[in-house]
Amino acid sequence: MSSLIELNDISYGYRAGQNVLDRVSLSLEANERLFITGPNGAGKSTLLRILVGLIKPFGGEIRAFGIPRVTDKDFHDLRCRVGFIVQDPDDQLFCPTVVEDIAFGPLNLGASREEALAIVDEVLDQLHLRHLRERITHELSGGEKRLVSVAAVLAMKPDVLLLDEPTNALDEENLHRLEEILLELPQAMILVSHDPHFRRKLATRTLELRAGKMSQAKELAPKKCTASDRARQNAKADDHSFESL
Ligand SMILES: Nc1ncnc2c1ncn2[C@@H]1O[C@H](COP(=O)(O)OP(=O)(O)OP(=O)(O)O)[C@@H](O)[C@H]1O
Repeated sequence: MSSLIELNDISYGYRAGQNVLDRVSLSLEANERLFITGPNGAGKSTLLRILVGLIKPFGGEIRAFGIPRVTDKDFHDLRCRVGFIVQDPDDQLFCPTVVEDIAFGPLNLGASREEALAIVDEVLDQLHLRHLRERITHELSGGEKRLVSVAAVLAMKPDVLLLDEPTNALDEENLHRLEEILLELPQAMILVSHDPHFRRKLATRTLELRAGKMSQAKELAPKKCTASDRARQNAKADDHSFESL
């Protein structure tokens, strides 16, 4: 079976002659929580934005769920299955209230109003966030916005998650809650994080992006997948209908 996500020889730079990414490759398998680490400005967020089609690379190939992604439609389809939790929640939350923000994705994917509201309540319960349901989004604290942005992405029931610095602004209790939630989720995920404690707790594999090149990170031994991790992933994989696999 092919990888869920494959990036092959991706190159990109914002300024002529200065490539941030120089023929970077990676793959994400069905049972992985793959961490990408590396210094500030190394290009980690840029790589995630390229993966979902928000930036067009100079060269290289992107495949997702067995299909090469080239056209705008390819990336639109990809974004229906890959949930992207961006670094700044203010870039993700744009509705007046929390309930509207979380319902937006399911409604956009064709759910009825009743179905969307049922999904909202399901994810709010999953994240223990019911108390925020009717709050005005822009009045939330940074940590609350972060958790609501996670809820908004989970509401779209993605097959793969991308999380860019998801622990930013979280206090210890909410950090612990997020760790527990992510450990329970069946989805494969790519996480960008500078937090070594968070990485050690969740990572099944860690890559380092530095000076435009991707390599296996040395500082962490890969976390073994537990039997329950594998059982969840197998159950999830059975549910998928990867069109071309
Ligand atoms: N829109 C943009 N226009 C010009 N340069 C940009 C733009 N976005 C990012 N850059 C530059 O590209 C480089 C890579 O940025 P990126 O945000 O991908 O790095 P990062 O590894 O995610 O950093 P951090 O760990 O600080 O979040 C940086 O030097 C940044 O200044």
